[in-house]
Amino acid sequence: MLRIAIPNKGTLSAPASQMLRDAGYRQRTDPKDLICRDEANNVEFFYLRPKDIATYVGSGDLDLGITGRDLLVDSGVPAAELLDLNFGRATFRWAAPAGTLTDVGQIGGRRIATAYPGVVGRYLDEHELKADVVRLDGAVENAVRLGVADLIADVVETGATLRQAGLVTIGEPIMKSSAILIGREEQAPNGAAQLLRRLHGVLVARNFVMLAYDVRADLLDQATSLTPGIESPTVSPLHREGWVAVEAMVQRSDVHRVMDELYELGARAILVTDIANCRL
Ligand SMILES: Nc1ncnc2c1ncn2[C@@H]1O[C@H](COP(=O)(O)OP(=O)(O)OP(=O)(O)O)[C@@H](O)[C@H]1O
Ligand SMILES: O=P(O)(O)OC[C@H]1O[C@H](OP(=O)(O)OP(=O)(O)O)[C@H](O)[C@@H]1O
Ligand SMILES: [Mg+2]
Repeated sequence: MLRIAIPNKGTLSAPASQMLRDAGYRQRTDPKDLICRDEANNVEFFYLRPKDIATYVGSGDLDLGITGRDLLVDSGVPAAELLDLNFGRATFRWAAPAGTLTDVGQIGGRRIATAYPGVVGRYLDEHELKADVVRLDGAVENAVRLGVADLIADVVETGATLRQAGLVTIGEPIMKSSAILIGREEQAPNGAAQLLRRLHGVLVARNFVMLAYDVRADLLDQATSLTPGIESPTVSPLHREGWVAVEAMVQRSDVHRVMDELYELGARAILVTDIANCRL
């Protein structure tokens, strides 16, 4: 049975469970449950603290896990990133009170508060900087005001928490993070390929829509250059002489522009449908 670690709480927990549900897996119904067996798919889910997930996967006690890229790096565990799951996007950044530090070069010798000492330590080593890392569990933005640090390194999503604390970011993000599927570097466990295919199917279904339209046959080349699809668009004859029906997958973020351009070209009966799931 494939054994998979997923976040039991926090930002990544609900979207991770939703993604697995969308991929056809059984998930816990009670948020307090710590294990859920999906007999039909031969998978067992273990609900764990996202910070601990890389440890379980790296040691081989669990086969796969869903965690944040920043948490994987922080753990220092040499597990492999198998798939970017495209949720839980955030940056990990330096921040200090406005008007104090302005450049990353100034962090050497300062006190840095963070809940991610692994990420900070790695950055300092790589840049040959020495600083005093103050390890906190959360609410790190308060650390400067309370006098325990000169700057912080923390997760920034909207930036609202930083603004509220009177902090401004310094320099470029230390890293960009999102939820990822992790596994061991050496060998893929039995059943992992199927899970990856299913999750990939969910990602594609979320990112693409199916676009169908009718167009005059002499405009087909121009129309299909707007909708090339992933492999190739499907073109079918229409009862109406000189017209064809086209179907193609289109990036969800692009679909309104593409529909406008198709209409301008003369395409009609332009219909968009969601893709529930797919295997490409
Ligand atoms: N707004 C956000 N706040 C915190 N973490 C976020 C946010 N957006 C994405 N993430 C990602 O979620 C992961 C952190 O999740 P974790 O559960 O450890 O903290 P949390 O969501 O802040 O929960 P809590 O602090 O209540 O335990 C990291 O990978 C982080 O990059
Ligand atoms: O950029 P924003 O959209 O404001 O989000 C980022 C903030 O949210 C998280 O805090 P959380 O609420 O999880 O509290 P914590 O510090 O106790 O983890 C994170 O640690 C930042 O503080
Ligand atoms: Mg938090």
